[in-house]
Amino acid sequence: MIVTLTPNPSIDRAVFVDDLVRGAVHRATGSRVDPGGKGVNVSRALAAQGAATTAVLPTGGPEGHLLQELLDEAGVAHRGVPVSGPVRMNISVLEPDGTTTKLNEPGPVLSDVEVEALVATTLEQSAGAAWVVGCGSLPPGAPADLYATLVTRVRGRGGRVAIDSSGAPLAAAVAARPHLVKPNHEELAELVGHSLPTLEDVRAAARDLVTEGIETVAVSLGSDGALLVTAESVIHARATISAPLSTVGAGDCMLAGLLHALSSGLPAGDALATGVLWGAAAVTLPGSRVPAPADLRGISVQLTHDPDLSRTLAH
Ligand SMILES: Nc1ncnc2c1ncn2[C@@H]1O[C@H](COP(=O)(O)OP(=O)(O)OP(=O)(O)O)[C@@H](O)[C@H]1O
Ligand SMILES: O=P(O)(O)OC[C@@]1(O)O[C@H](CO)[C@@H](O)[C@@H]1O
Repeated sequence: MIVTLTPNPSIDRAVFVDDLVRGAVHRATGSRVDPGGKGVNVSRALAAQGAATTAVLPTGGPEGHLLQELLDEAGVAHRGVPVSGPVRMNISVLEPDGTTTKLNEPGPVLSDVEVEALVATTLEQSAGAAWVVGCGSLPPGAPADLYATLVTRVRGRGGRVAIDSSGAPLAAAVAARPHLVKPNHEELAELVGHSLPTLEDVRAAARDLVTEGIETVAVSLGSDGALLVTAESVIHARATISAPLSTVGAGDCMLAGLLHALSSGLPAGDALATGVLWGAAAVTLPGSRVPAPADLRGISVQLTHDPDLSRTLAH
């Protein structure tokens, strides 16, 4: 069982246009709505592969009701925490070549009581869980140490905890020593305060975090795959996709695959390959749709325990 906490979930509306022009009126060629927010997506990806998961999230306003209905339809177990402000709606504008423009709302202001209810509900759900995962941005009003608090409290109960966030909440969480973090390239660069043009730069930054007490640092690198660093190993995996459709949620699917494989007892390399497979499959799907087992077929992953660290990264 993997329990996810998404303090700032969303309704994700994807709108398809032929060519996005700033300031112009566009006639969309289609649209879709998905339940969203990074932890929600991790739970959706797990549930789509038949893995046990519960998503904990605030459920304010009519949008909060819709989000719960969408999760019910997708067969994702969830525990909603009532809050006074409405869940946000995030828009993705998708062009035929896969270019994605994203507009994320800030989300509702949460009170201290609502924040505590979210963390307490996550801990209630996490008895016996293989992993507790805190994911995404924090809504206005939530303290920057929300994930750090989660890490400390899960660790205090002997549980395993992973964090996927950015900026100040990620920095605070890192200081509390989660078992695993999954920054993307930009988030890791922001965390360490300098750019990371090569795989060696990423390895060095990730190894510093391992030295600080984080067991596993998995850095997602978009079309360059992902690098997993522990005290013992540096492993790279990558999958080539011929027709990328939407990258929204790919990192969440990557994290879901990685944690699912680790909790199934697979070694780090196989777990990374599973994560990269789930992430790459997500990129072949519209909006933030998560891959079903059939979507994983036909994608091959190149895994190496001895990566070419001089390689310059695509972004
Ligand atoms: N163009 C691509 N081709 C192949 N695989 C990709 C591509 N883009 C992403 N992936 C896969 O998806 C994973 C996650 O991608 P990325 O690093 O963009 O995550 P992210 O920035 O955290 O995404 P998000 O925040 O939208 O969930 C990568 O590790 C890789 O496996
Ligand atoms: O604003 P945040 O919390 O950083 O990201 C939210 C979000 O962009 O992340 C998911 C994709 O990873 C989407 O479902 C959602 O809209």
